[in-house]
Amino acid sequence: MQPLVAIEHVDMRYGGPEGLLAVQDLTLSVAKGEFAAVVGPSGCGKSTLMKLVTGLYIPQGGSVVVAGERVTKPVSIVGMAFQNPTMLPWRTTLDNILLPLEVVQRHRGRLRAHKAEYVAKAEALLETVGLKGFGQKFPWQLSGGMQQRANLCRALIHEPDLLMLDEPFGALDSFTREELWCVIRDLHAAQGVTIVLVTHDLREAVFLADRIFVMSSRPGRVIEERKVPFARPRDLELMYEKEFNDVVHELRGSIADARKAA
Ligand SMILES: Nc1ncnc2c1ncn2[C@@H]1O[C@H](COP(=O)(O)OP(=O)(O)OP(=O)(O)O)[C@@H](O)[C@H]1O
Repeated sequence: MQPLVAIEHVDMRYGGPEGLLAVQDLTLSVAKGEFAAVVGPSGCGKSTLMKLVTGLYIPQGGSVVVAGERVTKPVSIVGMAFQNPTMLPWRTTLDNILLPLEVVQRHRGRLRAHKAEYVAKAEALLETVGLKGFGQKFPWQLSGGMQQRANLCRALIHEPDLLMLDEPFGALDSFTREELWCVIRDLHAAQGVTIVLVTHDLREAVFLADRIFVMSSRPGRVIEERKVPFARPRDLELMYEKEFNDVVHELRGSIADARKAA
């Protein structure tokens, strides 16, 4: 089967030919419907990888192919969520969620013609993430965890085939984070969306992902690829089992080695 994301021998340098080499010979692929996680030492190029896949940066070497097409400009089949929800404070939560549809040319006409349908869809998404009835609140009336839930709705409103998550739960307390892991787990199971998650949190990666890519220190490349052996659906209780912690421990060792090798 053709992968949804294929990164092959990618080199990405910032700031011209003599600039900083962020990733080098980066190669990885993600199958359709798969949940992939990317972990690695700080500054190894994880966010760069996200920007390459979404077409925000075009590499100087190698190729990035998403859904069979070489990436040469921002990719519209992708939904993105970053660490900081960046909701517009003067718009209600619902209007923030609808924002991508106003911005992306392809959706704009449809939004105007079928507004009620999209509002219903946004409300259904809010319900899925446990925010039923909060659409008319402004972002500043929501807690950090609630804003991040709304942020996920915004990333999903245009029904992307691919969801790119860059440290989306980093700023949250551990209970809220675990709640949101379950939200993401359920969204992935229900919608069959392909997900790439960049995270510092190894437990998060092992709990959520089918496959984990470990990156080297900068210039980043994949030094280990690990299939997560636990059956789905996964319960939070899994994190208290020895096998789970063994995988986390081994990954931690790989990253420590990568840092030492730097
Ligand atoms: N726009 C840019 N211009 C110049 N250098 C950049 C730019 N973006 C990132 N870098 C550099 O490229 C390297 C990789 O950065 P990137 O943000 O991809 O790493 P990361 O693995 O996501 O880091 P962290 O884990 O700390 O979030 C870093 O050394 C960073 O300073």
